[in-house]
Amino acid sequence: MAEVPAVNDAAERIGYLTRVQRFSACHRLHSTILSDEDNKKVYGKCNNPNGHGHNYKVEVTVRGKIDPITGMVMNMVDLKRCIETVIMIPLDHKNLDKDVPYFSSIVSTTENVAVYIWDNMVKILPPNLLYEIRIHETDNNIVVYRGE
Ligand SMILES: Nc1nc2c(c(=O)[nH]1)N=C([C@H](O)[C@H](O)COP(=O)(O)OP(=O)(O)OP(=O)(O)O)CN2
Ligand SMILES: [Zn+2]
Repeated sequence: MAEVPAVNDAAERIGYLTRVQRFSACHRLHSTILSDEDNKKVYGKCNNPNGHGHNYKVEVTVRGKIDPITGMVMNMVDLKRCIETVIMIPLDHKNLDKDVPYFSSIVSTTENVAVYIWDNMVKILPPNLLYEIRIHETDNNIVVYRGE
């Protein structure tokens, strides 16, 4: 009878691991560099002074070697903890522009929210693991950022 291997074969296998996280926040698209008139022109209804809200869905993907012993790229439990730190604590149920210091001078477009999440996630994940931040701002508006 053939022997059952204790680990996966020796070849390096690369896996992509994604965890989905939802959060709710409000914001206003408004650039401190533009005049009020230009802000209105550029951002339209999204420049409404009292803001508007979104139920964001974020997909955080890591890419790496599937460890032949653990069978994991990284432990989902650890990824979940990083997401709690970087997304849920600072952003959930917040006014992005007023509650998150980063967005006091940087306009809170979904592109910039993705950059914010990327920059903070790379600080706490193991090196070279983060692959992609994908944010669904609405069902129809999706932004992808890969750290470029
Ligand atoms: N490049 C970007 N453009 C816009 C962003 C953004 O983050 N990056 N954001 C907005 C607004 O935040 C706005 O809330 C989105 O509005 P809208 O497209 O109207 O949203 P819906 O998907 O709900 O609208 P539908 O008309 O139902 O598709 C605007 N632009
Ligand atoms: Zn919006």
